[in-house]
Amino acid sequence: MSFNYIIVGGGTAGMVVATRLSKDPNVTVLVLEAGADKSSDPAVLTPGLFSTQIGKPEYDWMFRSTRQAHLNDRIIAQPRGKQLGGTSAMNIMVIMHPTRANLDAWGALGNEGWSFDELAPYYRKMSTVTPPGPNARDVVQVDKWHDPVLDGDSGPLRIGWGNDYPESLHGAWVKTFDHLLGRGMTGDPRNGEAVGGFQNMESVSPDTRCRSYAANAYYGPEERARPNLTVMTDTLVVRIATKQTPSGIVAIGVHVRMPDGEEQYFDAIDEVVLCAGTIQSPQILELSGIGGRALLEQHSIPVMVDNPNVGENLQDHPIVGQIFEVKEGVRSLDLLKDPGYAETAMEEFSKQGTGILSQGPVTSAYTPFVDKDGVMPEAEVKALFDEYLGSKRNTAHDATDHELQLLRNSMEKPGSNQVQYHLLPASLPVQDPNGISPVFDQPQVAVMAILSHPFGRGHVHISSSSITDPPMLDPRYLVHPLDMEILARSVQFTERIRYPDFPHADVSLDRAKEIVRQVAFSCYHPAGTCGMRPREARGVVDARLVVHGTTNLRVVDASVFPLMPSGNIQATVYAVAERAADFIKEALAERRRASAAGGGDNGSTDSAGGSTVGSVDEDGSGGTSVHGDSSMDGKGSNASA
Ligand SMILES: Cc1cc2nc3c(=O)[nH]c(=O)nc-3n(C[C@H](O)[C@H](O)[C@H](O)COP(=O)(O)OP(=O)(O)OC[C@H]3O[C@@H](n4cnc5c(N)ncnc54)[C@H](O)[C@@H]3O)c2cc1C
Repeated sequence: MSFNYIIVGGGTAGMVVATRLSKDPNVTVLVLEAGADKSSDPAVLTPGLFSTQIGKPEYDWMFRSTRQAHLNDRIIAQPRGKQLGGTSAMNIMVIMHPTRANLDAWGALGNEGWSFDELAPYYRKMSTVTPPGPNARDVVQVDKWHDPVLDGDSGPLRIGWGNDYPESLHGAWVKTFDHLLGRGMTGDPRNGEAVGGFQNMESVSPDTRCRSYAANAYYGPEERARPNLTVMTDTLVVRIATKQTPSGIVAIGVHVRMPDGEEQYFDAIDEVVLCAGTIQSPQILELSGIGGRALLEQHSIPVMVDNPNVGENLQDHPIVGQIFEVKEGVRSLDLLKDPGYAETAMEEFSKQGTGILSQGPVTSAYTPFVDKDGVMPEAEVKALFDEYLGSKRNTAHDATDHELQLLRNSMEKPGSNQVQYHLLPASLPVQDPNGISPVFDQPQVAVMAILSHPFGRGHVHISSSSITDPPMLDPRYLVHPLDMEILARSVQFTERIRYPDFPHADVSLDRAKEIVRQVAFSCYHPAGTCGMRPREARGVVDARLVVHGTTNLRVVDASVFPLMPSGNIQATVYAVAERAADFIKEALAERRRASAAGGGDNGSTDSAGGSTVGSVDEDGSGGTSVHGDSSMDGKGSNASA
């Protein structure tokens, strides 16, 4: 069987691309997803039950890191959604946007056409934002910063706020930051520059109060009925088939393992789009012969493209959660451990769509650099950079000098956020392979400090030639000493959040570092392993997301982020996937134009500068007109419908 487009991985990005491409009835799209479709499962749909999927193989790939030398040799869990919708089906639904300087640095790394302003239309395109209700207005005072101009109004993902924020937690959190920073939010955090405490938006449908995610927002009844879109679940992709041509390596199909264990093969007419996520996209590339020669030969895999950058440049947000018991009467998700409380909460949620289960749990803050005394003076921040990027420069971190300088420049831009905090009204629902999380009898909340802009880099590579062996995941958390310096100071500030008014005992920097080593884990935002950069600058894909050395194989997921965005990354995954769909449609339009002009050969050049095999017209399935919805110009500054 053959399809114009084969999408490997029906996760967050994969379903965006599938839906946008299959809007054109003249192309056929196949999605291959290893997990099941759980889009009517209450554990997925009920916002307050987000943590119940973690560590269960029917939802979660349950990856584990190697021992982390800078975290007391601990193994760090890395959950990933193994289901239609991928990790968007199991995340905590927080919607955050990165800084302007952050995305501008993507372009400065050699990616023409990428900047904050060029990606901005796609954050709107992916979403429909519902204005805040009375509770969000009164308790967390969203109107003080919410700028409706930035809201999407017709995209698939439903975004809004909850309707049940308690004053004792979410309200108090926002006021605490107003007090600690000496002012309220400096603007809408989606403008790329604002700092302060705020109630983040969430990917929850304001109508149903259920999770809105890639497998229901992008794959609803209309898309499910499309005859040209085939979605196969419980189907494991084993490798991508390629062949050598004079213009480069061409992806010609995909080998899969069907639910009954049988091996099958599907032909790709136009493109294969790899959307298997930061851990498995590089795994599938390597198993398909695209990776470092030495590694591939070690596993007896024929080398199609020798590129040792595949699987490198892994970045993640380390997070330090400190747990505090709450006073009686303060609401924590831990109360759900009581079966009677849980039953009442479930009844309230299903009958009225309100209560503790009806919304994403966390609230957030973006701050400048902070330490035990509050906001750090600029001179101290500069001294820290000078020391750790200068005299104490460490070369084990693996990032290039150019990249470190860009990162530093973007972090020194005045006004934008450098550290992120979350309040999670629960004990930490993480799979803790080390069993070190303290367990209290009383309900708890967690205050979490997140390192927004990591300097260290890790890697992920195959551990065998079999798709069923998990890859070796080594994020090398805090390998760069500057990461520890910044994160430990953020942990010192946690004590200020806890006691903004009372005299409090300062946590010494040494003690804060020990806390980091003992309890830091992953914020579950791995990115960067198929980085978008020029090949000579450690790239895997080009600025149109085509794999270097190939003509028609793209990667579209968090693995292409060249630099980690600040904040939770799902919004950026959706936005990048929306943009990628426009790239793909544009390449098709170009082939159709060439075909109409009489070119008609099997290797018309796409806008990425590569060439692709076949075309819709040659397949006999379509006319020669350009899609109605393909309106991107070469720079891609307008999102098409
Ligand atoms: C517990 C948790 C909480 C999080 N909370 C937030 C949050 O609140 N806000 C936020 O912004 N981000 C959050 N994130 C992160 C965010 O959800 C992810 O970064 C994002 O969804 C990743 O999208 P992706 O398209 O790159 O990969 P995925 O969505 O993971 O998609 C990859 C897909 O490929 C499939 N696949 C992999 N290998 C194969 C194969 N061989 N064959 C077939 N299919 C395959 C997978 O099953 C999966 O469906 C959280 C993550 C976790 C784990």
